[in-house]
Amino acid sequence: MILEVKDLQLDFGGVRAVDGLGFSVGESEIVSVIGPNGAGKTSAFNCASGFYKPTAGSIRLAGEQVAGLRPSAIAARGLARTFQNLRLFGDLSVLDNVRAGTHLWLRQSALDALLHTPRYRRSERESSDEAHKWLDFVGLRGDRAGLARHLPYGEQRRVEIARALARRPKLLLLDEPAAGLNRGEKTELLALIRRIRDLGVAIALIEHDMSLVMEVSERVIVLNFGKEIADGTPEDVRRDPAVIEAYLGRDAADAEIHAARTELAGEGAQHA
Ligand SMILES: Nc1ncnc2c1ncn2[C@@H]1O[C@H](COP(=O)(O)OP(=O)(O)OP(=O)(O)O)[C@@H](O)[C@H]1O
Repeated sequence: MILEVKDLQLDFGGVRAVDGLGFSVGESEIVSVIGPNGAGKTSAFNCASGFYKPTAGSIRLAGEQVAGLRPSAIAARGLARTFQNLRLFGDLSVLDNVRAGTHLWLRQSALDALLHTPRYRRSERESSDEAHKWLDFVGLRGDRAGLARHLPYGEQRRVEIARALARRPKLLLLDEPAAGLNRGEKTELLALIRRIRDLGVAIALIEHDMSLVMEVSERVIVLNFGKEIADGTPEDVRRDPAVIEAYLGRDAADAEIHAARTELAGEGAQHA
């Protein structure tokens, strides 16, 4: 397992956002984390990536305990993420935004930078080459010298993914990557997620677009009130009464279960 979360708890004053949560993500696996609004999905991601310090629990990244470490320390151990609301440096160029991701592993000393030594110039070139490589990978064809904030929204999202990949992660967390994308862009995103996985990077995504979730995920984890209520293949989860109830409420869940039973009874009668 690349990520193993156990007994995770996060309290905000009186609100228990995450309540004894456990889940795992395997190497090169595509896992979606879904659940109604306020279920604790982003809170769990924020704990895993170090943006929130959990109240209790264990988070192991590639076997190493990372709960409570700073975001940069967790990033250095192989976790990269994107955000629900884009967090690009709007006043930097597209290229420099992605180059920022390479600084996690680029070896540069302050003295080299100050004196512009050949070693510094070499590493700057390496950083640019790597950034171009990831911008190619995410399919960003336009001007890379222009400001990031001048790009259309869908392309800014791709730059954010390119920056995360430039960190050379083992696990990539995507928080609502399809939000605000049009149909064509969603199809491209789906293919991009698969290509990232094919590089050997595990992916966990929070997503509200159910058709994307059902198509791209190998496994779906469902949260409600800070707890895991289901974990299985998209097909299993779609039929799970607890999941239907969490999304639609008890009456609708009863109606669905009743409909399913009637359908099954009908099939039984036909076969009799
Ligand atoms: N900074 C915060 N301060 C106080 N309460 C918070 C904070 N962040 C989240 N919460 C609360 O924690 C709970 C879980 O929120 P969280 O944003 O993790 O849910 P979510 O599943 O990601 O929801 P959504 O799908 O709407 O993004 C909610 O009750 C929310 O109001």
